[in-house]
Amino acid sequence: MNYNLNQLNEEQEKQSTYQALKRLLKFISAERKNLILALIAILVNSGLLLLGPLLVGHTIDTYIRTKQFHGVLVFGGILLVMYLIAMVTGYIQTKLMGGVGQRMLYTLRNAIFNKLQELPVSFFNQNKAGDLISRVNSDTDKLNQFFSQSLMQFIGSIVTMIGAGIFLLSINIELGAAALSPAIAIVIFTIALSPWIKRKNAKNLKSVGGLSAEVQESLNNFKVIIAFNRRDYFRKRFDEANQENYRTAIGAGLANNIFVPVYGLLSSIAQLIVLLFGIHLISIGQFSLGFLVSYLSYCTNFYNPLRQLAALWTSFQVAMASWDRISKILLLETNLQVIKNDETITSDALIEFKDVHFSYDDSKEILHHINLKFEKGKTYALIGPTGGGKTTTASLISRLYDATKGTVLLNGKDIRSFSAEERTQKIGFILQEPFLFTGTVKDNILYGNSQYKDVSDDELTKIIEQANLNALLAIFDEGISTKITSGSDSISLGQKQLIAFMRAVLRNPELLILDEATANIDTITEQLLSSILNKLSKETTLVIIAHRLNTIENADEIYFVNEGEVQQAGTLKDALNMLSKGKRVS
Ligand SMILES: Nc1ncnc2c1ncn2[C@@H]1O[C@H](COP(=O)(O)OP(=O)(O)OP(=O)(O)O)[C@@H](O)[C@H]1O
Repeated sequence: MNYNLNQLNEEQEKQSTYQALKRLLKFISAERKNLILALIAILVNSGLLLLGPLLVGHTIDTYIRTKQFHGVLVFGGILLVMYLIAMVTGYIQTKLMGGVGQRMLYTLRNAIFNKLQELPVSFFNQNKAGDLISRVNSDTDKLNQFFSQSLMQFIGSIVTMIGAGIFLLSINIELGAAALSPAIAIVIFTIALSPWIKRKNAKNLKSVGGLSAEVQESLNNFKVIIAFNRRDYFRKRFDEANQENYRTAIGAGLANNIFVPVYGLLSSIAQLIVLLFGIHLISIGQFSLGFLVSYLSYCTNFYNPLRQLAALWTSFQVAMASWDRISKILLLETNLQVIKNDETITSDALIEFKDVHFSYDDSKEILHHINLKFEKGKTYALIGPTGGGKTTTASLISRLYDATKGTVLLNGKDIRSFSAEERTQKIGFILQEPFLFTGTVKDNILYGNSQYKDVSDDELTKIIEQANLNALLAIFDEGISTKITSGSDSISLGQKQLIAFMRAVLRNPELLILDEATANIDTITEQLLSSILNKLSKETTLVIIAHRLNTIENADEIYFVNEGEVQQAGTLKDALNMLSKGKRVS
């Protein structure tokens, strides 16, 4: 399945837009109360600000021209109260919408993170971590900014504009029409340019993701960079990504700001039209000075929000581009669904492959026609040349991927019919590169272990003793309290493998897969591990992937995995023979 977020197919793109809209509506409906209150506040605010110019015009014509200063004071007082109320309503809407924006940020980040937890390994193979981080952190914040700062300004500007437009047309329709005529040009200009602006912003956000991916990759590989003195290589790659970001940011900035001067110019033209046409109307006795002052104010009230709208429209376009990137993650579904299957195929094996084929992508089949059986309580070894398909076979056993064709059975049932909890309880997998979390050895040993989730340090020490793991724990200076720092560089690779080993053994799985799990461990400790494995329950099935053949001496059966085919190798001597030839014997 295609999980590449930057190259979704047409159907996925269409679905993403639809899902995005649905999700946005769901979110908006959850915030209905706050949005309505904020809307009332903004309506009151805009209404009061719109009434101002009319009162000023009235005061000029009625009181100033007739020199009734008492009336001027009264109307001055009324205007002051109106502006104070407008300030309070402005504050209320800012506060309410700030909350809405933050809740949106919180909800979306959780939703994306939860989705990332659900998605299969293929998704992470096809996307760069840096780009995903940028979607979780930066794109969600762009939406927060839009909701907390821009949305109500957006609505407020529209209300003020419409109100000012109505006042302009109702006082004098000819003058009103003349004042509003430049706005038509603005509307056409905005509609024509919007798709281009959205594209420019989407490009810019993509390049931010690319930049973040570069940083992440070079930080992850900093040791290799220093060891090979390849700083120039990463510097060049970063510089290219940075340049791309710079270019797209300039492009987006230009697109985002193109409205401001055009709107400014048209607003000035409108003022000029009103002034000239208004003076003409006054000179022929069809208009009053007070109304001309009101008109100039309404012109400002109409064109200023319009200019603001230009900036807000940009913020809207950025938010939409961000929303698009976020919803592309949210729409994805794992292809590793649990299927309903009560049918038990008679199989005495714990794991059985029935004519299994597998490919990571459509381009190349990695495993072909695999038939094998792993029985309860036996030890199996998978050997073979590098890239032969051992890890891939093990990944199918633990359902990191599904077979492209054929079936993998666990306890005689399709492995796809087991829930993730059931499956991980039954199957333990010690990966080639164990991953540890920041915390203590205890945190890492108990990771994902529901049985011993809340045990105390003393209890855990006893459990470790009972599982014969105490000799391994002794390798760590402070036992289970030894600290593991971020990136787990504070301990050696062999020590990491020991922790992964203890983690897997304590889960007491029915099947334990060790993928090169002792490759970095000294011979004495390796013998210790081997004796621990021997003491595991007689029911436990072991699958050992190893390049060092001494680690598989005690295997009941050896399989030779090469060029995507799995063959029984017979004795250790036969296996050695096959390995030295590097291909299958037929
Ligand atoms: N995530 C992946 N995406 C695409 N191809 C992959 C992926 N992982 C492995 N492959 C390919 O699948 C083939 C088998 O790889 P696999 O890791 O199973 O081999 P292996 O026998 O375990 O090798 P090694 O002994 O080096 O661990 C290789 O050709 C490899 O390039």
